[in-house]
Amino acid sequence: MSERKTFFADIILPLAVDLTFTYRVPFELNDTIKNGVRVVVPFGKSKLYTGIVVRVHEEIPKEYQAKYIEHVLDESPIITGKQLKLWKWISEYYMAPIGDVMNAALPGNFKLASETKIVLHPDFDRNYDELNDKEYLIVEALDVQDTLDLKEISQILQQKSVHALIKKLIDRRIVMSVEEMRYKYTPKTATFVQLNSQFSQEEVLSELVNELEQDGRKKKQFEALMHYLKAGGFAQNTASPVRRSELVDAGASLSALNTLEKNGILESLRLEISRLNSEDTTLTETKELSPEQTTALQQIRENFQEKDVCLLHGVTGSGKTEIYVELIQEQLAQGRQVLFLLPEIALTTQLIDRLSAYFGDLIGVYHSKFNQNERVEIWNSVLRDDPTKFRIILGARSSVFLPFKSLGLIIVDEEHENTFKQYDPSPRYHARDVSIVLSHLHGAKTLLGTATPSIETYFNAQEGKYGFVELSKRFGGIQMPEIQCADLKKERRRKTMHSLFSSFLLEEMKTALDNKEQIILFQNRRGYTPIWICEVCNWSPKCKNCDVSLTYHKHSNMLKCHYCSYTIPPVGTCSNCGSNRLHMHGFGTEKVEDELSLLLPGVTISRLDLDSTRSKDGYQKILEQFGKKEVDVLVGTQMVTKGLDFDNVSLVGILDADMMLRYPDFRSFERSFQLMSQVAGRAGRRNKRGKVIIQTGTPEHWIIQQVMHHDYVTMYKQELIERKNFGYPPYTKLIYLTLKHKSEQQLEGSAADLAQQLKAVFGSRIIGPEYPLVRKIQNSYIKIIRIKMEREASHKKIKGRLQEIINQFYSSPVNKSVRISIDVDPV
Ligand SMILES: Nc1ncnc2c1ncn2[C@@H]1O[C@H](COP(=O)(O)OP(=O)(O)OP(=O)(O)O)[C@@H](O)[C@H]1O
Ligand SMILES: [Zn+2]
Repeated sequence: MSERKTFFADIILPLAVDLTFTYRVPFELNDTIKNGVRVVVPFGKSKLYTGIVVRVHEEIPKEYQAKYIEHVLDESPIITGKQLKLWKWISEYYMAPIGDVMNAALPGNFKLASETKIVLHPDFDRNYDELNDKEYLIVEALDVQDTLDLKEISQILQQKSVHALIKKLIDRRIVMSVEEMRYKYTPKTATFVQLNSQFSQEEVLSELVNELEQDGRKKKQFEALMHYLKAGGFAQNTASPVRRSELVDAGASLSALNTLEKNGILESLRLEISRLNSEDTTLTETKELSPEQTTALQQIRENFQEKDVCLLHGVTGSGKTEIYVELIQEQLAQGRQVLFLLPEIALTTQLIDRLSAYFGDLIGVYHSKFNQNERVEIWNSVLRDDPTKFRIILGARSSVFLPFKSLGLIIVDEEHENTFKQYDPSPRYHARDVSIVLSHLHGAKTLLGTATPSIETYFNAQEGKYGFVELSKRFGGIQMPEIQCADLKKERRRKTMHSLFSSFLLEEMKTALDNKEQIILFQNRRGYTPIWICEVCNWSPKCKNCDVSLTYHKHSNMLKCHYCSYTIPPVGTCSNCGSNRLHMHGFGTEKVEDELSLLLPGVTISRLDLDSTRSKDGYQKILEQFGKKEVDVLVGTQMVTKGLDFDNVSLVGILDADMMLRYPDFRSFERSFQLMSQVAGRAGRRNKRGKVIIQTGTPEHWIIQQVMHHDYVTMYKQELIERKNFGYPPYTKLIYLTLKHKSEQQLEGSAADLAQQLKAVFGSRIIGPEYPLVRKIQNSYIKIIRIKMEREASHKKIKGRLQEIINQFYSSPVNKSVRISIDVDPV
């Protein structure tokens, strides 16, 4: 036997510290310990954590006595060396503790901690025979107590570490973590029909069949029933449920099916179907590209010969998706994996359906609201580089953390969307930018696609850092929508406004409705009216925890805070001057919906915003109904601007352009242009040119003019001048430090202190501290210090110094209770 060596392992723990921790490897684990496996380790007096091994070595830690690793959870690594490199890059670039990065990267089920709460899995069928004694004890306890945390379980079993045991139960779907339950997976269901049990006896059934067959008027019903009996396997003496749509596809008449149901011969029921079941998605052929699309595809390929990143700037409705499809196919043919990043999974079901129709089971949809087991399943397939499944991952930002093995291409669709940036918690990463690094690690390519590029991306393309390809025409020769302004100042003067609607917009809406065409209305604000203001002194009711005015929600007849949900009934008199002349100021989507139903009675209206979609499957149902033309007008917040592709929308109304333009941020013009152009792009996508009406008091505003003329380039050039003059990205890089504290006084002192230390080193690169627009949230005061770094400066060095100064700041006891969050490249 060889000499017994003593090994140590450096481990990342799920803690907000930028350190790895060294533990001693017990001899019996010498052969199983490897980089990238999960281990369970003790921490502090009584805690146990799951961590990831990142280095195995023989160096005895000098400062402390290393504790022993308790367990190794995996036989082979669950994360790869490339992932670890990416984690380190994210940690350094975004100044985030490596433990935070690990937390963001791993699916919940991978991270059992002492506080993790466990419940019985709903799938567990209480087959106690499959349990050993310890497992039985846990299950029994959960039957009585509903939830247990790992500490309680270890008391029940009188055993210190229970991680390995729980992991096995999770894998076998006997228990699950509460975190998983919170995002309970809602299975996809479909309508099935089955034979009423009355007819299950052969004699009864054949009598029925004869009767239908002989009555000439019931021919359709007879056929429909035969279709069912065939598909339901009646010849084999079963009559199992059959999907209704399957029968219709096979030729059964829909109305005959309805009649059979009405007469109690068939009954309908909803059953669960698999989301990724190839049986229910018949794959469709890809479309033949137009000459413009073919050219663009060719140019992208050429760009990729020399460059790793390429921007595809294609106007709305130009058919970018079909180009993506071609590129994906090329990668699949070469046996490589593809990552397709989307800004928001919930709002992009249309795109997911389109891609699923082409690629079926090869697609895996990955996002944080999914069931944890499903996430783990995708994770493991990607890690195995499974050639039959999940070759293409469609995902929101967190899918950049998957353990790709042979990544060939990343497509970032709608690259300008700021939902790609994670704001809270740390790491505050931008998935588009992380993608570029991830591709680089794999020798892969990144395609950024959008109709309205972010200024930074367009700048990089202009500078030649990225390749650049344009699609300037819509697919199928459809013209870009015609955009006009409704001049609110004029209409108000002439008294032709109908509450929130100009006569111009209202007339156009009536015409569209007469033509049986659909309408999308965009108002970038939810709720009924943002504020309730005193006409005399401008006072408005404020949240008691946050420094914001309360928003009126008509549905509940309450004033509510959007930051902390503090709620009070509406007030009748001003508490400042006592007047009772309180009125509503500004308006949200709920109010638009209400006013419209008064102005156009009989029109069906649906609302798409955070409030209306909170319910399960809310957004999906709303979009489905709109797609089926069951709804005439869709009113929404920026949710309606994102990639919707409906063929019958002829009119888009933008209700309040000025509000967006007035927002005090250096990006507000860029963003207004993007939002307006994107929502305008939903009009007239297939058959006929669409129309867009922008309601504004300043039709001459250059941003509005540029939107009207579909003139991205002029907007870009003008913005660039502003950015240069005022030192904003892309000419500088920004870091925002947000300081929070319950005491205003303490915060002011500490912030001033930090700013002073920063200024001593960085001089005029430091701006602030300043209060943000909302200076108090949930009883904490907030101050921001901004750091501007010139493009040419060494950002790495600056970040290093900055971290030192922050550490020094914290070494002073008075500052200990101040929280600082660091946001690199804020959006
Ligand atoms: N080659 C093609 N053959 C047939 N139809 C096509 C083709 N290319 C695109 N289309 C159709 O044109 C419409 C617009 O295409 P698509 O949705 O891909 O545009 P897009 O560039 O992604 O637009 P947006 O940026 O507005 O989302 C879609 O309905 C699509 O099915
Ligand atoms: Zn509040």
